Amino acid sequence: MIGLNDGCDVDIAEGIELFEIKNLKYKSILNVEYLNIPDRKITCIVGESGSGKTTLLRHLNNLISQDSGQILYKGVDIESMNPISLRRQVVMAPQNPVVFNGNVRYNLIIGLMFSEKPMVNDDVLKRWMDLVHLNKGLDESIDKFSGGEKQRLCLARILVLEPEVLLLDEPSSALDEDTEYLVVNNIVTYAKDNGKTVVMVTHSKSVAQRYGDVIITIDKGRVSDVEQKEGAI
Ligand SMILES: Nc1ncnc2c1ncn2[C@@H]1O[C@H](COP(=O)(O)OP(=O)(O)OP(=O)(O)O)[C@@H](O)[C@H]1O
Repeated sequence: MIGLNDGCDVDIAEGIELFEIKNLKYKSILNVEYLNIPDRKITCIVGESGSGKTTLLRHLNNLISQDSGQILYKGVDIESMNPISLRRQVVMAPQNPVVFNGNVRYNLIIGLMFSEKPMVNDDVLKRWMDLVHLNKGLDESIDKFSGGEKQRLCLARILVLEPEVLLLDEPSSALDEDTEYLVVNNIVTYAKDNGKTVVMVTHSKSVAQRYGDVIITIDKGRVSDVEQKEGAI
C-alpha cells in the first residue's frame, strides 16, 4: 500500500533540497552531520575508493538503512515511506550492471513490467538506446555484450522508467573517455530538460567539474567539501 507520506504529490521549488541528511551514521563507514541534495540539479559525489560514496547513494533509496540519524525526501523521513513507492521515484543504477537472460528488449522493459507504468513501444525503447549510444537491435541476445554495452543497457533500463531521481553509481566506469562524455552529456541534458534530479558517483573529477551543479567530496565516510557552482542553485 502506498502511504500518505510517499512524497508523490509533493512539489518543491527547483534547487530546494530534495534530500536532507541529518546526523547519519552507518557502521564505521558513514558519518554525515548534514548534507542536502537539491531538486532538479546534477549532484556529483567524488572521493577516494572506499570512502563511502556507494554506501551514501544506497541510503538515498533505502537500500541500506542508517544506524542512526535521518534522511528526508521532500521533507518526509524515508524510513516512514513505503520502500516500493520510494524506489519508484528514486531509482539506482548500480556500479556493476545487472543483466537478465534474454534479448535487449526484455532487458529494457523488465523494470516497467514490475512498475505501475504503461508499457512502451519499440520506437520509444530505441530512443532510450540512442540516448546511451547503444547501437544494438532489440531482438539481439545480450550474451556477448561487452561490459560497457551492459552498462549502457542498464542505464537505458533505468531511463525507460523515467523516475524523478536517478542515482547513478559510476555510470561510465566501463566506457572509453569519448563514449563516457557522450553518454553522461546525454543523460545530463535529458535530466535538465525534463526536471529530473541526478545524483552521480563518479571517479572522474573532470566529469564532476563539467556536469555537477554541486560536487560533494566524501573522505573516510565524512563530507569533506561541498562545492556549489556559481548560479547553479
Ligand atoms: N555491507 C558492508 N559491510 C561492511 N563493510 C562494507 C559494506 N559495504 C561496504 N563496506 C565497506 O565500506 C567502505 C565504503 O564502501 P563504498 O563501496 O561505499 O565505497 P566507495 O567510495 O563507493 O568505493 P569505490 O570508489 O571503490 O566504489 C569500504 O571500505 C567497503 O569495504
